Amino acid sequence: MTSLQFWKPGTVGPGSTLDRATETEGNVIPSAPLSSSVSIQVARERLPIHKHREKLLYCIEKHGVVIVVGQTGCGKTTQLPQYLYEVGWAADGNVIACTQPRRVAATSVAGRVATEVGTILGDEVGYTIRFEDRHHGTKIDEAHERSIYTDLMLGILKKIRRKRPALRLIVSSATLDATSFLDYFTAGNSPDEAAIVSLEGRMYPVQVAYLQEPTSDYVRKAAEVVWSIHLQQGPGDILVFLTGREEIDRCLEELAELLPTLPRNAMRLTLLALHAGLTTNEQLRVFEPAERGSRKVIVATNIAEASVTIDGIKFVVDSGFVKIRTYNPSTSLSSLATVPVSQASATQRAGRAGRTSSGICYRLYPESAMDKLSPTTQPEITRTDLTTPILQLKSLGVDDLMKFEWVSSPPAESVLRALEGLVAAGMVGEDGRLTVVGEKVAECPVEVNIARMLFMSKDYKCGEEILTIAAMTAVQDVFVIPDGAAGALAELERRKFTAEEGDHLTLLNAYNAFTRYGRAASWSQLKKYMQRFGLPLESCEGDAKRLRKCLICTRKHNFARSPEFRVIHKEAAFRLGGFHEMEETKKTQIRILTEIEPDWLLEHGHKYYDKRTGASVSS
Ligand SMILES: Nc1ncnc2c1ncn2[C@@H]1O[C@H](COP(=O)(O)OP(=O)(O)OP(=O)(O)O)[C@@H](O)[C@H]1O
Repeated sequence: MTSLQFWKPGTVGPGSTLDRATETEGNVIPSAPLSSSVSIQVARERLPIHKHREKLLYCIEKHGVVIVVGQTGCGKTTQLPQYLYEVGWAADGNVIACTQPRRVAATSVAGRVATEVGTILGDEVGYTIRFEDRHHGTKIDEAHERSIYTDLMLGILKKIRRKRPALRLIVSSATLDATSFLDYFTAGNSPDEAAIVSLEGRMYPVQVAYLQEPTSDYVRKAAEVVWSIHLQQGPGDILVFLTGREEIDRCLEELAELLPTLPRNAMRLTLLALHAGLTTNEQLRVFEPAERGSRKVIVATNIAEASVTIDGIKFVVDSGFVKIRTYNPSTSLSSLATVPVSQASATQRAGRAGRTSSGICYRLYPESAMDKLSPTTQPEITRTDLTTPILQLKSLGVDDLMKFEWVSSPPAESVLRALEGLVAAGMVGEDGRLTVVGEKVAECPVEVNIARMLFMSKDYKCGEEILTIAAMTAVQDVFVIPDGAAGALAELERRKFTAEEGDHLTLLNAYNAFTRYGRAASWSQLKKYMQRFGLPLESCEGDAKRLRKCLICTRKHNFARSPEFRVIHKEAAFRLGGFHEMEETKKTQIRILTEIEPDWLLEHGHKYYDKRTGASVSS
């Protein structure tokens, strides 16, 4: 592994001053790390937002809209709702509702606020995300929103405030363009309608380091940086930002391959993925503390970028890229593009460190590239298909789109294209209002075309199949086709499902096969990994190196208990030369192989390790 050359701005050489120099923004609160012995109340009072409590409450009383700008981690998300609750804004049946654009933030922040309030999640503090509702008698509510809907919601709330002046709206961020929001809310209203409150102070310092030279492969570089942090730096977990699931898997595989080379006395590494393709429970695993003697590495997409606190994160590795959806209204086609992040995103990512102790953010690009990044990310509403959002607006009674006050106006062509599509599909009538079908479709939490397909399937008597297809299109790629030789094999596997009629029926075939094999997650997951490493599932053949890689991956993805996995275990033990040899060389494999039944090991002439007594047993 080559040594990594990072350059701290303002220093004479790369790397050397990283431990001393800090990029301080605002006031740094030089307090000791919050240990569990420090009471929650004391911890809350130490947050930078605390000394602004009275000012904030005064402004909220006086102005309809308050725009709060404060450094990442200063306490906006977790404290503001509690301040409101404490002074009685949730009395008389009122609700304090907070929106978060991501599930993982909504659920984890709700959990944290419930702990701080001293209540069970779902009582005073709860959350609602799609398909999951945990609030009964809730006073403080976290609701999941997508960022295009954040824009729509602000427009609607501005409208509602004119009818319900008692309603209060707080918009908060570390990287928001506060004056443009102020202008938006005061336009057409009294100048007192909105006010900006700036909170100075940040929780702990975060140093920022840049690569000296640009890298051509940021995924590999990310793995290298993680590895050198692990070998060279003291304790603290690591959060890596990449753009999507495939990159995350590749980075984790590169790290998994390095694990056997860890020195005997080194701290272990726990590898975790975090992306939108995981279930809520799988996502929440990243919040569990690492085992004793182990450092947690979380490789994530930008879903971990804002509002999230993962206790223990000291190091952030930022690839500098993000995958965004763009829409071309001329062709009505959407596509995903990997683009450089904005400066605001880079700040948010760095802000994931420095929350429960000081931190370091390693940006995988030279400092000179930072100035070329655009200051903020283009709002989603300006680059997305508006069919579903416009249908939603109409279902909320906003019929005249020309009069709607957009926070950022979408391109006229996108609005026109969406309206044309809705009229052609019979969801919007000539008068611009929703038809009966339109109303039904607007009730469905899926895209317009999918909802329409679902309703029509009844007439064609294919409801069940269409339901499956609708569900399959809602998840990310179900087929994983890697590069290289393993990819050719994976492609052959995929073709077993291919239908002449097109991708939708191919997805239906894949789902039906999954059902036939008992709907075991292990069937599809295992198949995926066997394919990735060029190993046919049926025979478990393959050379030792590929088998070993596959084993590490299967272990990482936690489906070690499936029957197929046991077959592979046995096969692996046999092909990799047995337990004894593994004990000499690879720690990771030892842990994997201890799950094999002792009888089988003895039968095949291997020793086995008795977990209870710690002794090796041979036949
Ligand atoms: N789950 C948690 N475990 C430990 N500490 C936490 C947790 N959640 C929040 N904190 C503490 O509370 C502080 C404030 O977090 P909060 O999310 O309210 O900040 P914020 O100002 O909203 O940040 P951002 O702008 O990044 O969303 C964190 O810096 C951290 O010290």
